[in-house]
Amino acid sequence: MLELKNIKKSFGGKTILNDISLDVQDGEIISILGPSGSGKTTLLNLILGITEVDGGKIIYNGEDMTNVPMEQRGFNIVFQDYALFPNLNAYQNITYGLKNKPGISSQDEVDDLIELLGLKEHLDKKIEQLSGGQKQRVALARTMVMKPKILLLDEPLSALDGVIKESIKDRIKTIAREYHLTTIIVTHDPEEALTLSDRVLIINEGKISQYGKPEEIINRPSNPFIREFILNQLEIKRSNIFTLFQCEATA
Ligand SMILES: Nc1ncnc2c1ncn2[C@@H]1O[C@H](COP(=O)(O)OP(=O)(O)OP(=O)(O)O)[C@@H](O)[C@H]1O
Repeated sequence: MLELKNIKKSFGGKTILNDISLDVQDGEIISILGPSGSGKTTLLNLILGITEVDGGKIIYNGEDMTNVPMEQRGFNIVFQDYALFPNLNAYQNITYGLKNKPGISSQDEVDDLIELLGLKEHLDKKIEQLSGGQKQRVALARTMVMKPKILLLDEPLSALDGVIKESIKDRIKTIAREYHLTTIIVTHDPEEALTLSDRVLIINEGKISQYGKPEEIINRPSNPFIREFILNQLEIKRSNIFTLFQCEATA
């Protein structure tokens, strides 16, 4: 279990995160949702260890990780832009990390992941020859072969369109379930958060606005911000589509 206790972070005297406390159970998929600039990526970076907390504690399975360097935490991230090596092919990208830590995944395990992520026919391709969804899957495989204790994903679906988005969403869910992998995802899209996660963490103005199961957030929004910001966005999406059909029908 991952526990955040009273996490605080400021940049240049401005409080970004103030007193964030929560737990994430093993194998859970959590989405961090909030407006632009609300500190979602900052929270992910604090968990990863790339950014230091100003106050509070990060505990993993009872062990205080707050001052443990990033490399020793054993958490791993897929960045928003995938950060793949353009001079290597897909397979070399996937297995890159194993050079320094051989044996962390067996050949069978690497093959299983490649199969699970549907990458078999793309292994020899250069990164520039891959579509956005394929790059995303290579980035996911590259992170997964290192067997992270926690998988962190920063806006994993934002660059993908409808059908591919749904397929990657399914793969993320399958991986989290099959590997019983704790997965924490940053997103600004309420629909994504509510359909992908076991629990959704909504942050606003540096604080936790609500942390709960999707059905709790939809049926029992705990404050006006959730109702107005999150649920309104979903409503607007629905009414945009509805209006579009109405216009087409009357045209
Ligand atoms: N290294 C940094 N130095 C100074 N300010 C920073 C730094 N990193 C983030 N910030 C500021 O902290 C705030 C939160 O940024 P963060 O990237 O965590 O927000 P976010 O919720 O992920 O936003 P978005 O949805 O737009 O990506 C922003 O105002 C940002 O400008």
